Amino acid sequence: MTAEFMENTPLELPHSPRHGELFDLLVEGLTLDGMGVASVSTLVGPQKQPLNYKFHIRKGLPGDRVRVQVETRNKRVFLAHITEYLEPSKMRIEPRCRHFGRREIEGQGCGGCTFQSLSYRHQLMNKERLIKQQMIDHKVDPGLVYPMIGQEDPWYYRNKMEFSFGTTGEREFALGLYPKGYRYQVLNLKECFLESEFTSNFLPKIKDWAMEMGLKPYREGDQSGFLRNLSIREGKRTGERMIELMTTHRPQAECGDKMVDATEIAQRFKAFILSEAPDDFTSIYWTQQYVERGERTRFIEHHLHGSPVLLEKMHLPGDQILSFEIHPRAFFQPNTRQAEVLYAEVLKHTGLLEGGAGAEEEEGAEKKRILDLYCGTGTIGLCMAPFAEHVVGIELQPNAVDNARQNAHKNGIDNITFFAGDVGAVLKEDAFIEAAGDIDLVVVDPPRSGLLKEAREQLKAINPPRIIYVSCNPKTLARDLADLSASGYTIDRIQPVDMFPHTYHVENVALLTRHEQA
Ligand SMILES: C[S@@+](CC[C@H](N)C(=O)[O-])C[C@H]1O[C@@H](n2cnc3c(N)ncnc32)[C@H](O)[C@@H]1O
Repeated sequence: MTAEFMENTPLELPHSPRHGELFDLLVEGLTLDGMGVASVSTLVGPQKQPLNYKFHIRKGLPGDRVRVQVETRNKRVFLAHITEYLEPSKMRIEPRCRHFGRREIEGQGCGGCTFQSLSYRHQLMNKERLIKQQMIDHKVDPGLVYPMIGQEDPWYYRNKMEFSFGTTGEREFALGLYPKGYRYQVLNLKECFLESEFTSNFLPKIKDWAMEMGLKPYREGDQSGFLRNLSIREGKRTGERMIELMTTHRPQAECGDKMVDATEIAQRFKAFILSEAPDDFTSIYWTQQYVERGERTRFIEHHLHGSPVLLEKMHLPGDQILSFEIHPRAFFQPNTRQAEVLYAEVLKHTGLLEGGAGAEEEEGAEKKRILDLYCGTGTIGLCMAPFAEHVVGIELQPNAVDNARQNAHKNGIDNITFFAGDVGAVLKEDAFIEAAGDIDLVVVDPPRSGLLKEAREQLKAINPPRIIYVSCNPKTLARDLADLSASGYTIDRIQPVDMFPHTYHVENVALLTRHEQA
């Protein structure tokens, strides 16, 4: 039996585990947010009271035998970190990036990719296990979970990265990412394998420019400093690139020993980008952030150079190539190549394309009327519209809806209508009911919280023959699938797609069909 399938041996303890105490444990699995888990049955105190404890172990991988130190306790769950590897897991590999590792070591502990020490094959295997466990916990058959579709080349996959200006633990100027769980220190990135070699090499140049200018990172504590974030977006299918410098809203900022107008600093930023990388950016922005306690953050964008939007394309089944104009604030799936795979999976299950699941039994069927709920900038609905009679999208963010309408126009798609508002509320509106007509298929892609009660009830009232549920959270997916299967739906399959290699995040596409009524 391999170590990862063995269990911890029961322990006799004089008292329940306390802060700072050391334990030798076997990591048996992972939590949904990527921490190692060890479950231990214990006999505690002179009465030998039987108690089961769980340890959540930072950076622990299934199969690791480790010495851990307890940090904190929440009921019977203890958070602990590894002090010694007694026998590392067979799944462990050397991480590619120098910033992986323990945050106590300078230059390590990046919160970007927590699974880099797991081989990619084992990442997929463990994510699949996590999904199956959620299904078991919610009494959904885990046999419905198909093998995860991994990414062909799981490096340099992101089309957007947002970096923070700040200071390191040694109070040095830094531009990079926060270590996991930290908001007040920034890890200075010298390399990053998530977006591109270009971004990885360009980031230190921006940091040097800011330091030479004598600019200061914004500090939450005394609200001093000017620089907040730097975002770089790349069109993976178009080669376009957008850079956005985000600062406070102050009209002037400290530049060394002088105060300089913010607009002047923005012009110098543009001049620097154009001299350092004259052909690499198709769009340059400076954005001021207004952050007030208790209020939604406001962004004032100043377009400095090139195109006001980033153009990205998606290659989809049915020989479709769709174009998307992405404004700095617009949401777009962060992994273009895997989003194509995810959307192809959705399309396959719609039965709209020849050879898709359900296509055979519906040969010669009328074109379908479809709902795209939580539609964001309309990408899923736009992929389906060319094969459907009509699509209606609903999305909470009015900006995203504006973008969705522009995207429809840009792609010459006129059989799609978008409504701005809360899904639960819009589904009851007369204007929506009239536009939607009889619905054949509903696609939902909610945020991590899943379908809220009202949306679930409205969905059941519509009672569509088929539902496709796209989810970024297996826990709420399992909850909602259990609820829908108790309300007349059969779960046909759950297809995991790895959208975020080297992180614990997982995406699933579930297909549900309404039972035939007797
Ligand atoms: C996971 S994203 C899906 C985006 C889109 N389907 C895509 O693939 O690009 C979830 C979307 O739901 C929207 N949203 C969140 N709560 C909502 C609600 N109550 N009603 C409507 N939309 C909501 C968010 O603004 C976000 O755009």
